[in-house]
Amino acid sequence: MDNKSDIKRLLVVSNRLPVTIDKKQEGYIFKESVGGLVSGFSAYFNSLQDTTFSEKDSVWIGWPGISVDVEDQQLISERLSQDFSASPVFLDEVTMDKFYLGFCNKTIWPLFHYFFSLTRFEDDLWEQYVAVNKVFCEAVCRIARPGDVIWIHDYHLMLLPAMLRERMPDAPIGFFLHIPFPDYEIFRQLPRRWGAAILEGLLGADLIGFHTIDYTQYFLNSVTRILGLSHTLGRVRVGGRTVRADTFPMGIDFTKYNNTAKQSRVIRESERLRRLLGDRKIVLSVDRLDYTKGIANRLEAFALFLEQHPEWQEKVILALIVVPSRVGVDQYQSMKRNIDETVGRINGRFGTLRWVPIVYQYRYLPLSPLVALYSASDVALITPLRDGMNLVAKEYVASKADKQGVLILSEMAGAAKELDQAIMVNPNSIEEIADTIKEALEMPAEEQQRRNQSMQVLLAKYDVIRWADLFIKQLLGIREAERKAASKIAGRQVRDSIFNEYKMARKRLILLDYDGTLVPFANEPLLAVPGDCLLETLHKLVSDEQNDVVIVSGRGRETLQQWLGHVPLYMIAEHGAWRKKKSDKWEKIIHMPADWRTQVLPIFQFYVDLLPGSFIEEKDCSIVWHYRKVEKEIAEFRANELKWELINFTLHTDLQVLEGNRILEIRHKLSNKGAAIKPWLDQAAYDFILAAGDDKTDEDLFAILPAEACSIKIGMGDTKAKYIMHSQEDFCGLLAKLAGNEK
Ligand SMILES: O=P(O)(O)OC[C@H]1O[C@H](O[C@H]2O[C@H](CO)[C@@H](O)[C@H](O)[C@H]2O)[C@H](O)[C@@H](O)[C@@H]1O
Ligand SMILES: O=c1ccn([C@@H]2O[C@H](COP(=O)(O)OP(=O)(O)O)[C@@H](O)[C@H]2O)c(=O)[nH]1
Ligand SMILES: [Mg+2]
Repeated sequence: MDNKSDIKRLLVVSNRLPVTIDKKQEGYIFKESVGGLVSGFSAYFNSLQDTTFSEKDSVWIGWPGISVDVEDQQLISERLSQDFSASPVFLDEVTMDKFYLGFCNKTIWPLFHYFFSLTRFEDDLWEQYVAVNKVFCEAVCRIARPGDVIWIHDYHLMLLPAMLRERMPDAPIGFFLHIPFPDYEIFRQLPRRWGAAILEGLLGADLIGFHTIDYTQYFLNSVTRILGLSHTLGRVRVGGRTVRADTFPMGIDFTKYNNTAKQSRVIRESERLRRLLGDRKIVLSVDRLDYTKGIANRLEAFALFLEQHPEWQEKVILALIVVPSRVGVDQYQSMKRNIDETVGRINGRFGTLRWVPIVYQYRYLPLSPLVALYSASDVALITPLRDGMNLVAKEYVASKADKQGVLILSEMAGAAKELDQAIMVNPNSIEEIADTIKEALEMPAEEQQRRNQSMQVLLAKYDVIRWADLFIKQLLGIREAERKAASKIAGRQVRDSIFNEYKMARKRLILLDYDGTLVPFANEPLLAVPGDCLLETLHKLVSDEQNDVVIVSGRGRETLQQWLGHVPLYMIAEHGAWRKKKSDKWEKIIHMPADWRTQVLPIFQFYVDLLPGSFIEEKDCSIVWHYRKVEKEIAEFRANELKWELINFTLHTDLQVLEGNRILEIRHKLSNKGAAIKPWLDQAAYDFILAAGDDKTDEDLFAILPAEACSIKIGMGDTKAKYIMHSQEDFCGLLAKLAGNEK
């Protein structure tokens, strides 16, 4: 990385560049790449000058589609850079065989699309996946400079975010997965070592995007089940950072498709096509050749439709466009043979001298002919067995300038979540597809118009530019929040200045939470006993007459008394329900409503029975349900249920539900650490105030402190405290230093 500037550039990283190189006798030729990622994202990349990115020289880093002889690489790089703002990652054939044709398309692709039986689990493929991700990491590091925003795309590069994070801790890194993220039961089929590495790899990003809410949830679920990390509102804390997983359904360049359809030469081409096909109804099918696309079922369904509805014979044509893809993978080759045979069989069976039922092309169509075909077709039959999104479905609707045409769409495509006016179909049912073909062909014109109108409004609004802008905006927002949080971290300078202020002060107030602040969390509450070192520190602090030290805890008074009673401290127990001044007696501040315990306890008890491993802690003025020993995913589900039950129960009472670190607690609504320490603050006698805590309840305390007070939150997350310290040990180190108890 050089230090040239801090201007924002976008570095797009994907396996495939938007251009693919082909070597012909006459030399290298550059063609547009195939597939939704490129066709969708290029529109955004090409418009970058007008967006968040102030500089034009954004770069797309990726593989150019073939292995290039070493002596030609320089030339190719220059051409790609000048004409396409692209920077190639050169990979030899053997590597690509194991990486792209191998782990990417024989392991991840089939598994993530629920084709378990096609999935290969081979160590050497995995090793090559790791190796190529490293090659990409080097390629990005060579180009990246401070200020760059890095956006990585798709399943080929799932390890890359973490690799880059190690090299560029502060860089904004986004990741978008264009294919489905499968359910945990499927994902866990990957050997644990690979699965964990993939999840950790992805978590190197600041923002991880998916096409649908389901994919996002499945990812978070796997993160919890496999890595043991919990999530709140899509956020995961990992390695001192907050990573966010969120849903961004990819849009298309609506205006491009809609305007192209209105061009006179495209209209002419569309009319020519209709005439050529004998003015028959046209059912269109367009996809890359891929077993996920459900082409075989679609053909069988078309045959069944013709068989069941002979009145439609000679009146309808299936235009089948199959785009060559991944020809090096066996399944793709055998599938091609299969399609050829099926098309031949159906045409042979139903065809007449005047009519070929299926017009089949095995090739890629550029934009204009494709839009002409979209526009000419009466029905689009899009029935993938699984598809991350499926942009063809959106493009078909966008290309309907006259709003005539019916979209039949598989409910297994990500696009089905948005295109709710399509005729939805289960792609596994040949009968169902056959029925919907009839329904589509017979749909009244007004209904077609109404449905397309509604979908076009949505597609025009959530186009690809908006999709990318939202993603980038959110990515930068996360970075900014991280930067703010990092600026609160109490480093050496802050610690030194706290120390100096402490030394210079005449009268000091020190407010200390107990669990998570003075001692680490233990599995059982009664195991969190204070150690000798902590007790020495506290003794030294209280022996200084200039200090008032208050333990402000949620613990019950008996426990505090037993553990700390011999130290002349002020103590607050149960978040303020009880108070004790040095060697005085405990004083009850809060009075609980009659019968509260007999009413609340059975609710908690019920959940202890429901969730083995969870347990109840009873205090004088509160009851706590702990679930820290139970597997997170299951525990959090129950915790949520219990929370709502308790909220309901407490609605018209003086009780309150409190969510803490893997606990739910019922307490009096007046118990609060802020109110509890108010008597000390009212004295206004202090010229140094230090407060420390780790949990939500400590925020009440931070909130009430005067501006000049020094407040420290232990651990990350949103806080009203002035500073953050990473660990409880760090904080105890500072406290020991103040007390003069450094070891
Ligand atoms: O690069 P290839 O191996 O030739 O494959 C082409 C692309 O196919 C996949 O596209 C996906 O992205 C689309 C846009 O988000 C989405 O609509 C579709 O459902 C996905 O399958 C693949 O994800 C790309 O990486 C490939 O380049
Ligand atoms: O002959 C063709 C067939 C398809 N496409 C484009 O290829 C993309 C396919 O994306 P989709 O999301 O439907 O599926 P993927 O191939 O990415 O799985 C779409 O943008 C199509 O416009 C094309 O340009 N020419
Ligand atoms: Mg605490």
